[in-house]
Amino acid sequence: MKITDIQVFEVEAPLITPFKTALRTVDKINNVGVYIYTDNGLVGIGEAAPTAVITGETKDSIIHAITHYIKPAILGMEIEDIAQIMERIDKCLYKNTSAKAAVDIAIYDLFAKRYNAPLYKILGGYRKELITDITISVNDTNEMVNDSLAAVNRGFHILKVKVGKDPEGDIQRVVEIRKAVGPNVTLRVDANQGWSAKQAVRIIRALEDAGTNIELVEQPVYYADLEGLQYVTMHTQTNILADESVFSPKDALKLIQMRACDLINIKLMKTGGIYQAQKISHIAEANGIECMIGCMLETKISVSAAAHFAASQKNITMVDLDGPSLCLNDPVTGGPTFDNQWIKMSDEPGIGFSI
Ligand SMILES: C[C@H](N)C(=O)N[C@@H](CCC(=O)O)C(=O)O
Ligand SMILES: [Mg+2]
Repeated sequence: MKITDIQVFEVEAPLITPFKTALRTVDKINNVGVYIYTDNGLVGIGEAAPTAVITGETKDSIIHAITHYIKPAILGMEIEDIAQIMERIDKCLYKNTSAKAAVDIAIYDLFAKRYNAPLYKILGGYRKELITDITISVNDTNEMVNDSLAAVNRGFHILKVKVGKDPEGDIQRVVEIRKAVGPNVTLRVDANQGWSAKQAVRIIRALEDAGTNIELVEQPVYYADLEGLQYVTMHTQTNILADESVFSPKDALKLIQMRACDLINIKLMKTGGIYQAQKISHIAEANGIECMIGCMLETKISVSAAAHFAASQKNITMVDLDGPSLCLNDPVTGGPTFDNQWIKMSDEPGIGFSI
């Protein structure tokens, strides 16, 4: 089954409320979709999210990378030769991981369709259901408490609380959220690089002393400050999850060897897709490090691919695939169902969309 054409298209989805982290504020998803066409009529679909502050990519850079580098590198190749396709995608240009992810996802969609099986089964088929958290954007304490209560009322039992924009107020934010939601809601805290290593240790210890029972703290320090991340991991009891510090399998191996984190967040937009994501999951599993599957501001298209990947991996024990729950509507129909915290895999071939 040969690749005959690759086309990009615009993916737009309004958000229910603005998404705010220590790194950025976004009102609307404006992503790049990819269709890959084949000589037997099957079409694969993928999506890239331009997250300039994390991957360095913009919408224009993604379109350029796909059209002028990735497409010429793989046009005419056989979908069955997936490892060779992935090698060409990896080598045709440096970084540009979201552009690569969009194409990788569409290739995997086709690969699973070629064998008439749902993608998660082709990848390993470990489970059929996932439970995702939902993000609470960073705002003033009252607004975050109200948003947390609203999320719990919507049916979410795991909240990912964004902090790191105003370190001095972050202890109060988390303490008040814990008081409001009670002890049975799981709280994850994501600083998106907003603290220094010493600030992080002080804040996390204060949260421990206040009995907030935080499941994990995600990316407390600047992505390149690996020694800082190691310092925080060694000087706190709470599990530290590396996010922006880990893009590649090599990054994961380095942090594991340094003992700089307890957990790793895998996102297809950072790894360049499922092929490299599998390697990180396996390296981490072999070293006793559990992984989260995460997403950027992505719609149901690429988040569904991430769900298939997560469902296939025993070592993915935490799920942050709330993209579709943050959107007012989905750009595609079919595929896994996203019903508040529940993500349920469908048994349609590939990712499962009606294209
Ligand atoms: C959307 C998801 N819950 C999330 O928080 N992802 C990122 C930030 C993504 C972005 O800025 O688009 C994270 O830091 O985990
Ligand atoms: Mg994060």
